[in-house]
Amino acid sequence: MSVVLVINAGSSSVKWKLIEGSSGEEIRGGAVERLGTAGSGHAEAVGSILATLEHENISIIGHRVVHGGTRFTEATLVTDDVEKQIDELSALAPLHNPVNLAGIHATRVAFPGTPAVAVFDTAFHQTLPPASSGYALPSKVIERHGIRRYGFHGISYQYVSARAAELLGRPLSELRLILFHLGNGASACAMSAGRSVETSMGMTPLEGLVMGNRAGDLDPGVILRLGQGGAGWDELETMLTRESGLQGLTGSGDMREIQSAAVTGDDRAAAALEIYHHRVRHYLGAYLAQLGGADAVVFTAGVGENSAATRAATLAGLEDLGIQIDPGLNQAPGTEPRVISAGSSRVAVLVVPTNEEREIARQSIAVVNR
Ligand SMILES: Nc1ncnc2c1ncn2[C@@H]1O[C@H](COP(=O)(O)OP(=O)(O)O)[C@@H](O)[C@H]1O
Ligand SMILES: CC(=O)OP(=O)(O)O
Ligand SMILES: [Mg+2]
Repeated sequence: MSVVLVINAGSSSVKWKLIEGSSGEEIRGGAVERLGTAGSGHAEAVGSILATLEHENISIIGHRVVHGGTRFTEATLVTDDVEKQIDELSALAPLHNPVNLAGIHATRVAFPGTPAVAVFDTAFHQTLPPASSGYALPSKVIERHGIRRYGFHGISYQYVSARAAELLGRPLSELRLILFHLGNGASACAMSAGRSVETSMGMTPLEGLVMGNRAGDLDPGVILRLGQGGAGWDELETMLTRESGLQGLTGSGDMREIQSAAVTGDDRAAAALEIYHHRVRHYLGAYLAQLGGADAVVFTAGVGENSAATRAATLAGLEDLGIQIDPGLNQAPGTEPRVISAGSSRVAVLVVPTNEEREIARQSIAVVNR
């Protein structure tokens, strides 16, 4: 029996699972959550996780790595050189690659003989057509700096789209899907025939939806204005990666806290939720147009899986577009993939719990067996 240890270090949590290789079933696992985004808690979290695994017979260790740049277009066996290159991409994902790397480093020290595999969030979006991955900057600047949209949350989209096709009972190759990964980081993805054709995160995980600590879409003129006003690069980076989004608007980046505050009459929390919902609807509309319609809209990750209120608010009033949720199905709690649309809805609406760890284990085994 081969056992895969998966370490998934996100911006606000470190999740881990021991997975039985042949079945993909979870043996045990856990999560250290609400770590905040200062980075320090992540290394300690990985250390405490590894301390409980000392006596396990682990054959492969799979790691989520957020930014793979142009260098890593598929899951890759970790070497010292690979670690170095992941480190070099940290400037493009300062909230993520350093904590991913901390996890990789700690496990390579604790389990020196065990192969470690890096599975990249960006790899799934290699299929973005140039019209979608391009930014309209001077071509010289684009070439010199390799400026393009990469897209993120690809591990999640790959897993969730496969489960969505199973639930719909149709091959992925026939489906047009609009997926929303709404976690601490949040993004949208349009898929056609199993390929990512649009996604809301860009060169870095800052673009797109409103997130726990990131603003998402922003007029670049705002940055120029703040720079002209004296803000330095480090200050701007901290503002954009840690102090914006729901955190910036309300003082908390945690959706559960904001929803509770809004219910008890906190106007700032209610206003922040309006912006958050508005932005999700903006991308839904855009992707319906880009795909020429959709077979299903799919919600996943912490907020997408658990918040019926978010799903109801973002899909309200879209009957003319063929999208209608069933309030009872939407409210019903569940941990399995499920349909929440009304029978009369032309577009299916699904909740599909993500399992990035299972996808990482699958890809890690494939790399080691290659
Ligand atoms: N029942 C719930 N209702 C609303 N939001 C929730 C619920 N459960 C979790 N969340 C939110 O999900 C977010 C974390 O998502 P998750 O996907 O776990 O994060 P990460 O990006 O760190 O992997 C937090 O904002 C949290 O408040
Ligand atoms: C890419 C990204 O934003 O990841 P997370 O949601 O884990 O922060
Ligand atoms: Mg996550």
